Amino acid sequence: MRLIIREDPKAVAYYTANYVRQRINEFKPTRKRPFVMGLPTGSTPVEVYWHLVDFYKQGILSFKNVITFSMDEYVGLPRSHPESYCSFMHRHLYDHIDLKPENIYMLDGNAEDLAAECQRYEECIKDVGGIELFLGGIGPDGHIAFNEPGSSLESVTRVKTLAYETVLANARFFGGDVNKVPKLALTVGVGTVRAAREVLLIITGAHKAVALAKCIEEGVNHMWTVSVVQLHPSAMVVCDEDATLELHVKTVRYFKSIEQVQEQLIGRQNIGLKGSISKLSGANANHQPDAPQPEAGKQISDDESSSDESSAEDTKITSTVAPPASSRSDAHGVRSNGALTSAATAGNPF
Ligand SMILES: N[C@@H]1[C@@H](O)[C@H](O)[C@@H](COP(=O)(O)O)O[C@@H]1O
Repeated sequence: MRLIIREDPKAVAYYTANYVRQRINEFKPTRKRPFVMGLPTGSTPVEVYWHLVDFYKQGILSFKNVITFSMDEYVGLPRSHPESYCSFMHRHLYDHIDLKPENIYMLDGNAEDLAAECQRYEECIKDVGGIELFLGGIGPDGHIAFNEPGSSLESVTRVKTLAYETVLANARFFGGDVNKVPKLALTVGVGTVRAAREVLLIITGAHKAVALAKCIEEGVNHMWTVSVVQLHPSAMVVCDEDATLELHVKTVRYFKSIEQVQEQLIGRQNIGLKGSISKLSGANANHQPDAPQPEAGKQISDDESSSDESSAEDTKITSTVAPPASSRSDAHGVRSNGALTSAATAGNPF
């Protein structure tokens, strides 16, 4: 498992968004070989989504051949309700990018037969070849998606009763009224997340420090379902300093040292590329060191007339001037002033 520690939630969001961008672009998705993602809700990923939207608007990321699966959905909440996870995903991401409607998969919390709906979802995931990258957040009780403490680590998509702690935590989205929070949800299982080829979790805030410590330093345990990432061959947690408060100092130092060693290695490899990299970053007003360097400045233009089989050929390097991100805030209280603050160093993964 990799643990990437950044100063604050903004830097975590920026790192994560750049990582996602890099993964999608390196995958070179096509219609027949799409990039399949699992995506979370919650306040933590909101700023990641804003960055992804900005990347799309800058022309350096396309979702044309991306398929998405939402992690979960409340039962009984109308899809049009502002706090349904369907509304959330449209508001923060789907309505602003070139993702095709037929490539958006969501659980229907109003389905007549909820068990059949969950089974359908698992089959849809299999039909598209499984999930390439599962992006996730966690609750303060260490739940991943809505896999509350005690969930089977082999579980697949199903109906779950929300833990009282989760109802309390999510009441902030329902005017602080716990009675308005649905008590049931449909959620992908712990096993569904494990089956993804890569898992990336974002964990921020002191209120999640105990969960992060359980996840990193203690054993795999169904009471902290996030700990299952220990069993995953390709898992990464991106957290902020506050979330590390319950970790041992030596744990934090060790994971930071991994990044430092890697930066030194990359630094050496990049010596020959330095001229072209600085040229690219100079042309991109929003360029930040956390961005995957070789891609900076590329603008992807979508050429529908060319073969869908080779998005590498579809990709044209054109203008490189990036418009500044606009200033935004939302109901979840997350604010972006457009200056894409990032961590001080590049974080190309091992
Ligand atoms: N079902 C979602 C989870 O998928 C999410 O990880 C969690 C964290 O929310 P936040 O990021 O707001 O802390 O919220 C809900 O419980």
